[in-house]
Amino acid sequence: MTDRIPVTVITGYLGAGKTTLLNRILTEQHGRRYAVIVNEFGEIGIDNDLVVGADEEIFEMNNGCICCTVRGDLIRIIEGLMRRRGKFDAIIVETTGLADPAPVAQTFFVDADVKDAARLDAVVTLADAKWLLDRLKDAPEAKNQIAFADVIVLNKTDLVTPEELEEVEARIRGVNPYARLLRAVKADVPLSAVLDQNAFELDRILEIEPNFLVVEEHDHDHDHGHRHHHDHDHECGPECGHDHHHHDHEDHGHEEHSHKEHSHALKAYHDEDIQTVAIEHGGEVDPERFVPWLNELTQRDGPDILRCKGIIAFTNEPRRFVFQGVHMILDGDLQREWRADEKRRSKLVFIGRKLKEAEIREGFARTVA
Ligand SMILES: Nc1nc2c(ncn2[C@@H]2O[C@H](COP(=O)(O)OP(=O)(O)OP(=O)(O)O)[C@@H](O)[C@H]2O)c(=O)[nH]1
Repeated sequence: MTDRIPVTVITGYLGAGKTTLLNRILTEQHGRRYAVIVNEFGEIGIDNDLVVGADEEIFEMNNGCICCTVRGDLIRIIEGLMRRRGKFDAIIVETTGLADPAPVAQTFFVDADVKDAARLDAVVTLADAKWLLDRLKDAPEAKNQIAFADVIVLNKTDLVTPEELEEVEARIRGVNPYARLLRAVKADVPLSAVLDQNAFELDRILEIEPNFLVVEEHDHDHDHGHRHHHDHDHECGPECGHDHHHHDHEDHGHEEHSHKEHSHALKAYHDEDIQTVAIEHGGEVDPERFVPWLNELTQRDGPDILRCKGIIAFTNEPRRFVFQGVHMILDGDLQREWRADEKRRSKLVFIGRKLKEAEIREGFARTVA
């Protein structure tokens, strides 16, 4: 399974910086060969000078990237790419700014041949620091794009004040507490923080403390933003099981810094339309019950489940079961073994609209071994 080609879906509202990011990927010397699929809507900013044989549907960039424009059917394009397997290591798809990214992401799992060959690596959402707050109010697509994301690039931070930046980050967290959040100017994120995310982002599930959304004090603004002044450590005693050191500084220059570091008075919001259900369980899970439950849940409530993902500890299984889904399309497999220094804990996250939280929790509880 691991040799399936990773697919990165780049999404984001009109003008957020998708093409800017794509241009960086296409021009940077990164030693990887990407097949890039862009749709022809809106302004495609790929500089024609960079393109060899630009009138072809599939063309090659000077850093080895293969580029195609979706003029026809996405499946047909992907099938064309699959015939060129071996010529590239990964696929990047840029979606149009107005589109719901789900159908694009799903395309990679519905067609049997494509599914065998490709896996969704991450949904990367570009967000415009200046305009996102407005779009969250008036554009459901913009909110969906945030909710879907595994990685959010908060771009155009040069156009806002530090206070505005904190506000927009808090709003993003209200919609999607689990995505990796990177600040950027002209999409200047390290590509390693955006591409080839699979293992990394899944390992990171639940690492961001959902507790920072705990509501302490209401202010009654029109969209019920809840804000509070939060000292990140004050709720937890010495018995606390939380890991307070999630800062992942590794190689990520623009990594979102800890709440402590860049904010002493962190605002927290619960978004009204989008909910997150996060479940963590310390014991074993019975695969015979878990897999059918997850399938049924996503088949039935798929339209409302924008995104789900999880790492599961199955009984008598040394490997971690890792799954993710977009609406009713699910993808899961047994991956690496649990390490000796690692607790066998199952973690699941569902992000969506009108989620039936109690039912999801009860359903999961019945799969516990
Ligand atoms: N000030 C500022 N401008 C930026 C930044 N990033 C991109 N831009 C500009 O914003 C405009 C839109 O950027 P694009 O990359 O084309 O955005 P897009 O998401 O591809 O836009 P659509 O294709 O219309 O959906 C361009 O003029 C960019 O040069 C940034 O960080 N700061």
